[in-house]
Amino acid sequence: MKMPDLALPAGIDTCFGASPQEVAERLANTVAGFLQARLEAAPRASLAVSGGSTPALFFQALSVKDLDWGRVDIVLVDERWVDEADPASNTRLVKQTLLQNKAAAAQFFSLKQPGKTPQEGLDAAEAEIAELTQPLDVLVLGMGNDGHTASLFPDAPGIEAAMDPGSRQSLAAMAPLSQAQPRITLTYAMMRTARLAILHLKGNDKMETLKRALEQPDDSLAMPVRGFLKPGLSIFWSP
Ligand SMILES: O=C1O[C@H](COP(=O)(O)O)[C@@H](O)[C@H](O)[C@H]1O
Repeated sequence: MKMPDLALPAGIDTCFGASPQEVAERLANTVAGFLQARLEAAPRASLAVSGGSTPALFFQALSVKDLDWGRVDIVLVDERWVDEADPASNTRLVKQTLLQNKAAAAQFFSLKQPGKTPQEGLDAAEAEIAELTQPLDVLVLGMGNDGHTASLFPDAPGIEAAMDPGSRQSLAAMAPLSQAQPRITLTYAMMRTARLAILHLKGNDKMETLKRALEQPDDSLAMPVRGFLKPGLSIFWSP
Protein backbone atom coordinates (compact mmCIF):
# COMPACT_ATOMS: atom_id res chain seq x y z
CA MET A 1 0.00 0.00 0.00
CA LYS A 2 1.24 3.51 -0.80
CA MET A 3 1.33 5.57 2.37
CA PRO A 4 -0.01 9.14 2.20
CA ASP A 5 2.39 11.92 1.49
CA LEU A 6 2.03 14.27 4.43
CA ALA A 7 4.15 17.33 5.23
CA LEU A 8 4.19 17.50 9.01
CA PRO A 9 5.78 19.99 11.38
CA ALA A 10 8.83 18.64 13.24
CA GLY A 11 7.95 16.70 16.35
CA ILE A 12 4.73 15.09 15.12
CA ASP A 13 5.04 11.31 14.77
CA THR A 14 3.00 9.07 12.52
CA CYS A 15 1.92 5.47 12.65
CA PHE A 16 0.25 4.61 9.34
CA GLY A 17 -1.05 1.10 8.70
CA ALA A 18 -2.69 -0.84 5.92
CA SER A 19 -5.87 -1.68 7.80
CA PRO A 20 -7.99 -0.30 10.66
CA GLN A 21 -7.37 -3.55 12.58
CA GLU A 22 -3.58 -3.24 12.29
CA VAL A 23 -3.61 0.39 13.42
CA ALA A 24 -6.04 -0.37 16.26
CA GLU A 25 -3.66 -3.04 17.58
CA ARG A 26 -0.62 -0.77 17.32
CA LEU A 27 -2.49 2.05 19.01
CA ALA A 28 -3.63 -0.28 21.80
CA ASN A 29 -0.01 -1.35 22.36
CA THR A 30 1.17 2.26 22.49
CA VAL A 31 -1.56 3.34 24.91
CA ALA A 32 -1.16 0.28 27.14
CA GLY A 33 2.62 0.79 27.23
CA PHE A 34 2.28 4.43 28.23
CA LEU A 35 -0.34 3.67 30.89
CA GLN A 36 1.89 0.91 32.27
CA ALA A 37 4.81 3.36 32.56
CA ARG A 38 2.58 5.87 34.35
CA LEU A 39 1.29 3.21 36.76
CA GLU A 40 4.91 2.45 37.67
CA ALA A 41 5.43 6.14 38.53
CA ALA A 42 2.08 7.13 40.07
CA PRO A 43 -0.77 5.56 42.06
CA ARG A 44 -3.26 6.03 39.20
CA ALA A 45 -3.21 6.81 35.48
CA SER A 46 -5.84 8.42 33.26
CA LEU A 47 -7.02 7.85 29.72
CA ALA A 48 -9.36 10.19 27.81
CA VAL A 49 -10.96 8.63 24.74
CA SER A 50 -13.13 9.74 21.86
CA GLY A 51 -16.45 8.42 20.63
CA GLY A 52 -17.82 8.17 17.11
CA SER A 53 -17.25 5.47 14.55
CA THR A 54 -13.44 5.23 14.60
CA PRO A 55 -12.37 3.83 17.98
CA ALA A 56 -14.33 0.54 18.41
CA LEU A 57 -11.53 -1.74 17.15
CA PHE A 58 -8.98 0.12 19.25
CA PHE A 59 -11.19 -0.18 22.34
CA GLN A 60 -11.60 -3.92 21.82
CA ALA A 61 -7.84 -4.38 21.37
CA LEU A 62 -7.05 -2.27 24.44
CA SER A 63 -9.60 -4.03 26.65
CA VAL A 64 -7.60 -7.28 26.65
CA LYS A 65 -4.21 -5.75 27.50
CA ASP A 66 -2.54 -6.75 30.75
CA LEU A 67 -2.61 -3.70 32.98
CA ASP A 68 -3.56 -2.96 36.56
CA TRP A 69 -6.86 -1.63 35.24
CA GLY A 70 -8.18 -1.07 38.77
CA ARG A 71 -5.82 1.92 38.91
CA VAL A 72 -6.86 3.39 35.55
CA ASP A 73 -9.33 6.27 35.19
CA ILE A 74 -11.21 6.50 31.90
CA VAL A 75 -13.20 9.50 30.68
CA LEU A 76 -14.68 10.45 27.33
CA VAL A 77 -13.44 13.64 25.69
CA ASP A 78 -17.03 14.40 24.73
CA GLU A 79 -20.57 13.15 24.91
CA ARG A 80 -23.81 13.75 23.10
CA TRP A 81 -26.57 14.72 25.54
CA VAL A 82 -28.60 11.57 24.93
CA ASP A 83 -29.61 8.63 27.10
CA GLU A 84 -27.11 5.82 27.37
CA ALA A 85 -29.49 3.51 25.51
CA ASP A 86 -29.33 5.78 22.44
CA PRO A 87 -27.05 4.44 19.67
CA ALA A 88 -25.51 7.95 19.48
CA SER A 89 -24.23 7.68 23.08
CA ASN A 90 -20.45 7.60 23.30
CA THR A 91 -20.78 6.17 26.82
CA ARG A 92 -22.66 3.23 25.37
CA LEU A 93 -19.81 2.59 22.93
CA VAL A 94 -17.20 2.74 25.70
CA LYS A 95 -19.18 0.42 27.96
CA GLN A 96 -19.77 -2.10 25.17
CA THR A 97 -16.25 -2.16 23.73
CA LEU A 98 -13.65 -0.78 26.16
CA LEU A 99 -14.98 -1.47 29.65
CA GLN A 100 -14.94 -5.19 28.91
CA ASN A 101 -12.51 -8.07 29.51
CA LYS A 102 -9.54 -6.96 31.65
CA ALA A 103 -10.44 -3.26 31.28
CA ALA A 104 -13.78 -3.84 33.02
CA ALA A 105 -11.92 -3.06 36.27
CA ALA A 106 -11.14 0.54 35.20
CA GLN A 107 -12.98 3.45 36.79
CA PHE A 108 -15.21 5.26 34.30
CA PHE A 109 -16.05 8.94 34.85
CA SER A 110 -19.31 9.81 33.10
CA LEU A 111 -19.79 13.20 31.45
CA LYS A 112 -23.51 12.49 30.99
CA GLN A 113 -25.31 13.53 34.14
CA PRO A 114 -28.93 14.28 35.04
CA GLY A 115 -30.35 17.42 33.47
CA LYS A 116 -32.32 18.26 30.35
CA THR A 117 -29.37 20.02 28.71
CA PRO A 118 -25.57 19.84 29.02
CA GLN A 119 -25.72 23.30 30.58
CA GLU A 120 -27.98 21.94 33.32
CA GLY A 121 -25.72 18.94 33.85
CA LEU A 122 -22.44 20.85 33.77
CA ASP A 123 -21.93 21.26 37.55
CA ALA A 124 -22.67 17.58 38.16
CA ALA A 125 -20.23 16.60 35.42
CA GLU A 126 -17.57 18.88 36.95
CA ALA A 127 -18.16 17.18 40.31
CA GLU A 128 -17.91 13.76 38.65
CA ILE A 129 -14.48 14.47 37.17
CA ALA A 130 -13.09 16.16 40.28
CA GLU A 131 -11.38 12.89 41.26
CA LEU A 132 -10.07 12.13 37.77
CA THR A 133 -6.27 11.84 37.63
CA GLN A 134 -5.02 15.10 36.12
CA PRO A 135 -3.27 16.22 34.04
CA LEU A 136 -4.52 13.51 31.72
CA ASP A 137 -1.94 10.84 31.00
CA VAL A 138 -3.22 9.72 27.60
CA LEU A 139 -5.55 11.60 25.26
CA VAL A 140 -6.88 9.85 22.15
CA LEU A 141 -8.71 12.25 19.85
CA GLY A 142 -10.73 11.69 16.72
CA MET A 143 -11.59 14.26 14.08
CA GLY A 144 -14.58 15.11 11.93
CA ASN A 145 -14.32 16.34 8.36
CA ASP A 146 -15.30 19.83 9.49
CA GLY A 147 -12.14 19.89 11.61
CA HIS A 148 -13.89 19.31 14.93
CA THR A 149 -12.27 17.22 17.60
CA ALA A 150 -13.93 16.09 20.83
CA SER A 151 -17.05 18.33 20.69
CA LEU A 152 -15.07 21.43 19.80
CA PHE A 153 -16.99 22.32 16.66
CA PRO A 154 -16.19 25.35 14.49
CA ASP A 155 -19.89 26.27 14.32
CA ALA A 156 -20.60 26.03 18.05
CA PRO A 157 -21.54 29.26 19.83
CA GLY A 158 -18.96 29.69 22.59
CA ILE A 159 -16.18 27.90 20.72
CA GLU A 160 -13.73 30.76 21.50
CA ALA A 161 -14.11 30.18 25.26
CA ALA A 162 -13.91 26.39 24.90
CA MET A 163 -10.71 26.76 22.84
CA ASP A 164 -9.10 29.30 25.19
CA PRO A 165 -5.77 27.73 26.19
CA GLY A 166 -5.77 29.67 29.46
CA SER A 167 -9.31 28.73 30.50
CA ARG A 168 -9.81 27.39 34.02
CA GLN A 169 -12.87 25.39 32.91
CA SER A 170 -12.44 21.66 32.32
CA LEU A 171 -15.79 21.20 30.60
CA ALA A 172 -18.01 23.14 28.22
CA ALA A 173 -21.61 22.73 27.08
CA MET A 174 -21.78 22.98 23.30
CA ALA A 175 -24.70 23.28 20.88
CA PRO A 176 -23.08 23.12 17.42
CA LEU A 177 -25.42 24.41 14.73
CA SER A 178 -24.57 21.45 12.50
CA GLN A 179 -25.36 18.78 15.10
CA ALA A 180 -28.60 17.09 16.03
CA GLN A 181 -27.79 16.80 19.73
CA PRO A 182 -26.22 19.23 22.19
CA ARG A 183 -22.89 18.08 23.59
CA ILE A 184 -20.59 18.24 26.56
CA THR A 185 -16.86 18.35 25.93
CA LEU A 186 -13.55 18.58 27.70
CA THR A 187 -12.12 22.02 26.95
CA TYR A 188 -8.98 22.63 24.94
CA ALA A 189 -7.26 23.86 28.13
CA MET A 190 -8.02 20.56 29.87
CA MET A 191 -6.86 18.40 26.96
CA ARG A 192 -3.77 20.29 25.82
CA THR A 193 -1.85 19.34 28.97
CA ALA A 194 -2.13 15.59 28.37
CA ARG A 195 1.22 13.81 28.70
CA LEU A 196 0.61 11.80 25.52
CA ALA A 197 -1.66 13.12 22.76
CA ILE A 198 -2.80 10.91 19.90
CA LEU A 199 -4.98 11.62 16.88
CA HIS A 200 -6.66 8.45 15.61
CA LEU A 201 -8.03 8.62 12.06
CA LYS A 202 -9.58 6.18 9.63
CA GLY A 203 -10.26 6.83 5.96
CA ASN A 204 -8.90 8.76 3.00
CA ASP A 205 -11.39 11.55 3.66
CA LYS A 206 -9.86 12.10 7.10
CA MET A 207 -6.39 12.25 5.54
CA GLU A 208 -7.60 14.98 3.17
CA THR A 209 -9.11 16.88 6.11
CA LEU A 210 -5.85 16.57 8.02
CA LYS A 211 -3.94 18.00 5.05
CA ARG A 212 -6.37 20.93 4.96
CA ALA A 213 -5.88 21.49 8.68
CA LEU A 214 -2.12 21.56 8.23
CA GLU A 215 -2.32 24.26 5.57
CA GLN A 216 -3.24 27.00 8.07
CA PRO A 217 -2.18 25.57 11.42
CA ASP A 218 -2.87 28.73 13.42
CA ASP A 219 -6.57 29.16 12.69
CA SER A 220 -7.84 26.74 15.29
CA LEU A 221 -11.28 28.33 15.58
CA ALA A 222 -11.97 27.38 11.95
CA MET A 223 -10.72 23.82 12.55
CA PRO A 224 -10.31 23.11 16.28
CA VAL A 225 -8.18 20.01 15.61
CA ARG A 226 -5.42 22.43 14.61
CA GLY A 227 -4.92 23.24 18.28
CA PHE A 228 -3.46 19.76 18.72
CA LEU A 229 -1.21 19.62 15.63
CA LYS A 230 1.83 20.39 17.74
CA PRO A 231 5.14 18.68 18.58
CA GLY A 232 4.52 15.64 20.75
CA LEU A 233 1.38 14.54 18.87
CA SER A 234 1.26 11.07 17.33
CA ILE A 235 -1.08 10.47 14.40
CA PHE A 236 -2.42 6.94 13.87
CA TRP A 237 -4.10 6.48 10.50
CA SER A 238 -5.39 3.71 8.24
CA PRO A 239 -7.44 3.88 5.02
O1 LIG B 1 -18.94 13.55 17.05
C1 LIG B 1 -17.88 13.01 17.20
O2 LIG B 1 -17.03 12.94 16.14
C2 LIG B 1 -15.64 12.69 16.27
C3 LIG B 1 -15.23 11.94 15.03
O3 LIG B 1 -16.05 10.80 14.92
P1 LIG B 1 -15.92 9.67 13.79
O4 LIG B 1 -17.27 9.01 13.75
O5 LIG B 1 -15.60 10.38 12.51
O6 LIG B 1 -14.84 8.76 14.24
C4 LIG B 1 -15.31 11.96 17.55
O7 LIG B 1 -13.91 11.96 17.75
C5 LIG B 1 -16.05 12.56 18.74
O8 LIG B 1 -15.69 11.93 19.95
C6 LIG B 1 -17.52 12.35 18.47
O9 LIG B 1 -18.33 12.74 19.54
